[in-house]
Amino acid sequence: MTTLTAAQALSSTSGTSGPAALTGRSEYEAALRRLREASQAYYGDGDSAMDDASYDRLRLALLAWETEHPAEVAPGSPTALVADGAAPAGDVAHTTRLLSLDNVFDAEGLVAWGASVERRLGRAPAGGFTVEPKIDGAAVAARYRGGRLVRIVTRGDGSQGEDISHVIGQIDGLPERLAGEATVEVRGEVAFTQEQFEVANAVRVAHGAPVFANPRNGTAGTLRAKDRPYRLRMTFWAYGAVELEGVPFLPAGATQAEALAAVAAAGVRTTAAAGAGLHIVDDLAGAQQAVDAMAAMRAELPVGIDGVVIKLSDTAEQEAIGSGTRFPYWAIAVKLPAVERQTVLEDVVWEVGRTGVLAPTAVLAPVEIDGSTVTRATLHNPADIRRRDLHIGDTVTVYKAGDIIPRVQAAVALLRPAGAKPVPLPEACPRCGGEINTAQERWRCAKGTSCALPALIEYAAGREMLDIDGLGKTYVAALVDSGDVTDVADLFTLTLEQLTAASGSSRRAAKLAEQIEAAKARPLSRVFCALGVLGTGRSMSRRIARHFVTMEAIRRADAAEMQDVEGIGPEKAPVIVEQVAALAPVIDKLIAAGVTLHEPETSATASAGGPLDGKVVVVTGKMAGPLEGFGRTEMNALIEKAGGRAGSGVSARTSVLVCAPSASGKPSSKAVKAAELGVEVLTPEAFAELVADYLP
Ligand SMILES: NC(=O)c1ccc[n+]([C@@H]2O[C@H](COP(=O)([O-])OP(=O)(O)OC[C@H]3O[C@@H](n4cnc5c(N)ncnc54)[C@H](O)[C@@H]3O)[C@@H](O)[C@H]2O)c1
Ligand SMILES: [Zn+2]
Repeated sequence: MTTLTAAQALSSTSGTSGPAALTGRSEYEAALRRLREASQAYYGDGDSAMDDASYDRLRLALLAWETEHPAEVAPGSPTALVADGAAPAGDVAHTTRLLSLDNVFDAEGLVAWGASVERRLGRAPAGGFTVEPKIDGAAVAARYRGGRLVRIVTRGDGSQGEDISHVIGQIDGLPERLAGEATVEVRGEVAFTQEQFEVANAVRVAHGAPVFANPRNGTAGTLRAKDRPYRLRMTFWAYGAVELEGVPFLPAGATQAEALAAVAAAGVRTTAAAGAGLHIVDDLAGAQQAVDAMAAMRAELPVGIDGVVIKLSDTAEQEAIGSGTRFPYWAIAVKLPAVERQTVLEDVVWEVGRTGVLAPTAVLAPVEIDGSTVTRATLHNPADIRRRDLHIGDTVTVYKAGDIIPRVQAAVALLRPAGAKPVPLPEACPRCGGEINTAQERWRCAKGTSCALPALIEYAAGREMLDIDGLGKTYVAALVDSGDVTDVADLFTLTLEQLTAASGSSRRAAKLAEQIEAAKARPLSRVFCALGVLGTGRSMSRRIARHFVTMEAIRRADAAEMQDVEGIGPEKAPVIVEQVAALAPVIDKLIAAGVTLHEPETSATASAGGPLDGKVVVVTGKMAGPLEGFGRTEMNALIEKAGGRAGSGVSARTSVLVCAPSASGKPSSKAVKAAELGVEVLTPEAFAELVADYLP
C-alpha cells in the first residue's frame, strides 16, 4: 500500500513536530482520532489545530504502524481514502475516480517508488517520466461539452464531488469557451496566484471579512462559497484530461505531455504554464534533477507549489499499473518542505525606522520552516494586527519561502489560550517617548525623521565610525534643529557659516571643517557602519566591507550574495539588502561629496598572495584527513588566513567547493550545483594540501 518503511516514515520529515513512532494499539487509535479530528476541521472550515507538516508526520506514523500490523488496521482507516475520508462528497458522480497522490519526501523515497513501479509492471518502464509542479490548491474536474464549460466538480471523496459551477467565469485559465468544439473533462488544480491572494485578502478586508490563513484554505473556501457579496479571481492549471460521454479527445496512445499539449491547444492553462516548466526525462535520475530544478525556482514562481509530481509518460504503462483506493500507482509527489508552520506568538516588539515609521515585529517560539529556524516575523501595522485579531500567546501560522522575510498570516482561533490579550499597541514613540501620529495605517513618530536623526548622527560621528571628534551632542542637536543636517551625508557639505552658527565660534567651525574633511578618507567599513543599517554593528560592517570591497558592490548584492558574508543568514540578508536600497539617496550624496567608499586590502587578517587570494570557498560535509574535526568556524578562519573568503551557498561567484565524498555515494546538492556551474571541487585532503602552509 505504501512505499515507506517505518524508519523512513519517521526520518523523512525531520524538523517537523509530531509524535514519534506509535508503540501500541491504543496509541494507534489515539493517533487515528487526532488525525480524523484535524482532517474534519481542515476540510470543514479550514481551521485545523495542526499545520500540514505535523499532520503529514502523524499520517506517516499511522501508515508505518499499519504497514507493520496489517491485521490490526482499523476498518475504514482514513489513510487509504482520498482526502482521508474527510472531504464533503457531494452528489455528482465522477466520470472516473479523481484520486489523490502518494508522497515521498526525498531522493531515496523516489528510488523506492521506482522500484514499486518496476515490481508492478514486471519490468522497467520504457516510456520515461514526465515531471510537473505540484500546485498547492484544490483539485477540480471541469467538463466541457461542445466546447462550452458546463460544470465544475470538486474532488470530494474521489468518487463523488460537489457541483461548484457557480464559480464558472471566476477562474483564469479555465475559459467558458474552448478554441474548438471539444467534449472533454479536464482535471487540474485551482489556486490563487500570489498576486491574486494579495488582492483576495485586500477585498476581504474591505468587506470586513477575516484574511485567509493561506492560499490553499482560501481557495477551498472560495470554491464552495455561494453567497459572498464579492467575487475573487483564481487560476486553474490542468494536469490531465479524461474522456467525457464517450467522445474521443486525445489521440490513442497520447503521452502525458501530449495530453497536456492538447488541453493547452484547446485554450486551457496547464501545469506546463505555471512557470516551472514541464520536464520529460528518461529515468528517475533525470526526474530527481528536474525536482531539484523546480525546488530551486519555488520562491520565484507566481503560484505556491508544495511538491513536484512525477508520472509515467506512457498512458499504456499507466493503465498497466493502475491505481489503489487513494492514489494512482503510476504517479508520485515528491513533497517539498512546508513553507508554512504553526507556532506561538510570544510578543510583539516595535522599532522606529529611519523615517519615524513604527514597525511591529512578531517574536515567535522558534520553528523550523523551509530549512531555517524562524524566531521573528514581520507584521504590517496596527490596523493589520487588529484585522488579523492577533493575541499574545496565540498559535499563529507563519509563512516563509526562500529569501522571503517570514510573515505572520493568521491566528488559529481554536488554540487561543484562555485570557489571552489582544496585541498591545504603543501609546508613545518607543524611541523618543514623544507623540505618535496615527493618521495613516502605518503609525509614525510625530517627529518623523528627526526622531532618529540626532542619535544616528552622534553615532556616525563616533570614534569607531567617522571619528569627527569635536562633533558632540549639542552641536549635533543644533545642526539637526536648523535643518542643515537631514542625514549623515549632509555632514560632508556643511559650510563654514553653518558650522559657525551651530558651534557659536568660527575657530571651532574651522576645526570641525578640518575633521570632517579628514573623515572623508575613512575606510568603507567605518562609513558603512556610520549609515546605521539595522543589524550591522562595527564588526559586521567590517565583514561586509571586506567581503565586497566597494560600496558599489554592496549596493549590487542581492540577498543570496549578502549571505556569503559570514554571520549573515537567510533572515538577516534580505533586511540588509532592503535597507541599503532605501539608503540610495544618502549614498549618492556621499559619492557626490567625495567620501571614500572603498575598503583597503590591509585591514584583513587575510594574507595577500595566499593560495586562496580573491577566491570564494564553500565547504560542505564532514572534513577528513588533516582537516578531520574542523568545524565551520575553523574552516572559515583557515580560508581567510589563506587569503580567501568563505561563502555559504554555491553560486556563480564560488571559486572552490570543498566537499567530502558522501557515504552513500550520492552527491550532495551543493556538489551537483558546483558541477552544473563548473565550480572546482576539492576533497578535504586535496584542499588541506593547497593550504598546508596555513594549517594550525
Ligand atoms: N493541517 C491539517 O489538519 C490537514 C488535514 C488534512 C489534510 N491536510 C493536508 O492536505 C494535504 C493532503 O491533501 P491531498 O489528498 O489533496 O493530497 P496532496 O495535496 O498531498 O496531493 C494530491 C493532490 O495534488 C494535486 N496536484 C497538484 N498538482 C498536480 C499535478 N501536477 N499532477 C497531479 N496532481 C496534482 C491534485 O489535486 C491531487 O489531488 C496534505 O498536504 C495534508 O498536510 C492537512
Ligand atoms: Zn520618536
